[in-house]
Amino acid sequence: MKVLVSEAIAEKGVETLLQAGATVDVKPNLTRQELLDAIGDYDALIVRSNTDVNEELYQKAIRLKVVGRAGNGVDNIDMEGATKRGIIVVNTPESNVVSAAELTIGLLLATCRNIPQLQKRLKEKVWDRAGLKGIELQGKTVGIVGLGRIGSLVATRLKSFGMNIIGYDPYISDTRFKHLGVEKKEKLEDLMKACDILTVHTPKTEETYGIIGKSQFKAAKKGLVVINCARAGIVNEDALVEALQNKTVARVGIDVPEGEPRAISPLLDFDNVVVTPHAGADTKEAQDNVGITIAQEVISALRGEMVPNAVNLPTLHTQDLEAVKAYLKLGETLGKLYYQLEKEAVEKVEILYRGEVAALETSVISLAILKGLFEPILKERVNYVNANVIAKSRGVGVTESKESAIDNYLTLITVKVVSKNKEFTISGTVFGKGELRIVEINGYEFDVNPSPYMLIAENIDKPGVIGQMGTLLGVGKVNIATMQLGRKIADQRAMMVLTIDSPVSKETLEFVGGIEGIIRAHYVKI
Ligand SMILES: NC(=O)c1ccc[n+]([C@@H]2O[C@H](COP(=O)([O-])OP(=O)(O)OC[C@H]3O[C@@H](n4cnc5c(N)ncnc54)[C@H](O)[C@@H]3O)[C@@H](O)[C@H]2O)c1
Ligand SMILES: O=C(O)CC[C@@H](O)C(=O)O
Repeated sequence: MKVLVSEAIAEKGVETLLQAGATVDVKPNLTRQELLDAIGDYDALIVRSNTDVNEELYQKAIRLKVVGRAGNGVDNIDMEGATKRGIIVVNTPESNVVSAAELTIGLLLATCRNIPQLQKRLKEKVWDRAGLKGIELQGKTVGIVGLGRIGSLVATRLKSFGMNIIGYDPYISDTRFKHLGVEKKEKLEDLMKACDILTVHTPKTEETYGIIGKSQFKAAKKGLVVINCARAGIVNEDALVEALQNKTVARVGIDVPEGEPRAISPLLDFDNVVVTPHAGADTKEAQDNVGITIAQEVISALRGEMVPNAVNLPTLHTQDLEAVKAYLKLGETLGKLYYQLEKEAVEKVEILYRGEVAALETSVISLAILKGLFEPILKERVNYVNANVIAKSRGVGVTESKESAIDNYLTLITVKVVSKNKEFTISGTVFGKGELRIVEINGYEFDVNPSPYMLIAENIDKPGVIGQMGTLLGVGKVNIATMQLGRKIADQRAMMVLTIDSPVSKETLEFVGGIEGIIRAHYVKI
């Protein structure tokens, strides 16, 4: 596991990577060209907000499996390019939110009380407060755009200042607004008209880029205070400069000027603008949190495990991940059997979740099934990230259904693989502390604990077949660990599933296949 850390992360994060056995190169001062020249050697890249992870980089990154964003915003990462290549993008969305919220409050106080300007005079040995009168927060109305993790932390903190809090976030429920004690504004314009202070906390998306621009400032009260501790461009910088010039905006606190990491913003020329160089997450606590979390996630992803904060995968919280872990293994096992038993191209995969599993986040289990399905036949890397993309590109339709009630089992997954001429079914369950069982293949019933090597054979249900199978495997020096027989008595057919201690040679498989009464025999690897 070779990991390149292209922007500084906490030492604790690097230690976590090393302890897990990774080779780590921390190279925060590479030029873009040096990064492009080096990236081909690495399995994982850890970045913060200043490395553009884009097509140009992916084309050189022939070994890259994971991009770790040590932080929250992933606007510097081309997600589509990563997903189609099966590169997992992980971030640490929770690890620095308190620090970002606290800097928001810091910038607000700094700009409302002119703290940096007053300090500057004093450090120049001038005792003079003239022209730098501040404003109080108490009684003022703050408008929060984006009431997610950081926006809501800001709201609860500003309440203690005695402020009136209003918010605009069309994607947050009324109940959540109520719970936070924030008055909901249905229209951004209404929020702009009502607030004395505006603070933005949305991600940077096509929809939010420039969401605060000329027309929003036109609607605003004169003397507005503007804080942006989210991303450059959410508040359009040209419009902000104009609003500062025409005095619509009286004070600005900004952590994310356009053009970072270069210190060339026109905002720097205004005395009533307080600026920090994207320092929202720069606290000891946040960086330790971020560093350790990203290191753990990158390692898990490199080991092929499901990761809670994978950005290009369904969202899974740590406790949900624990609940689905055994099912991921089961799903992958069920998926892996199809192409080892059948040769017909898949047209459709129908997945049925019944019983306890139906209540879980099954979309990730479906990904595990597809991963297992395609892995044995494809040279390209198949993982949770690109399994769906691969299914689509091969014209394989995937459906998922759920039933809460079930007979005989507490929990059951059935995968039906439909090809042009046949339907193949396989079912499995999980019991106890993650014990997996295959309980059905094509209507034959079993209770098989899957093992790395198996032999699966369909035969005429008549005396002597099993005996010969045992003898020939013995001759081939293959030790049988367990054997199960599923029968269709009316059809005089049976299916044997043997778990064995070692691989089966081609020759032995041929002998076994030649036993009178054996219809087909397959060596299967899990
Ligand atoms: N300055 C820093 O160092 C720093 C640190 C951490 C995060 N951030 C940035 O802070 C921002 C917020 O982070 P978060 O963790 O709270 O994100 P979040 O995803 O928890 O919350 C974002 C909120 O914005 C809302 N939203 C999305 N589109 C919207 C729109 N068009 N109008 C109104 N609301 C909209 C979403 O519904 C969501 O509630 C992000 O841009 C993130 O990158 C900055
Ligand atoms: O310090 C950083 O890496 C950026 C922090 C922040 O903007 C984030 O998105 O997490």
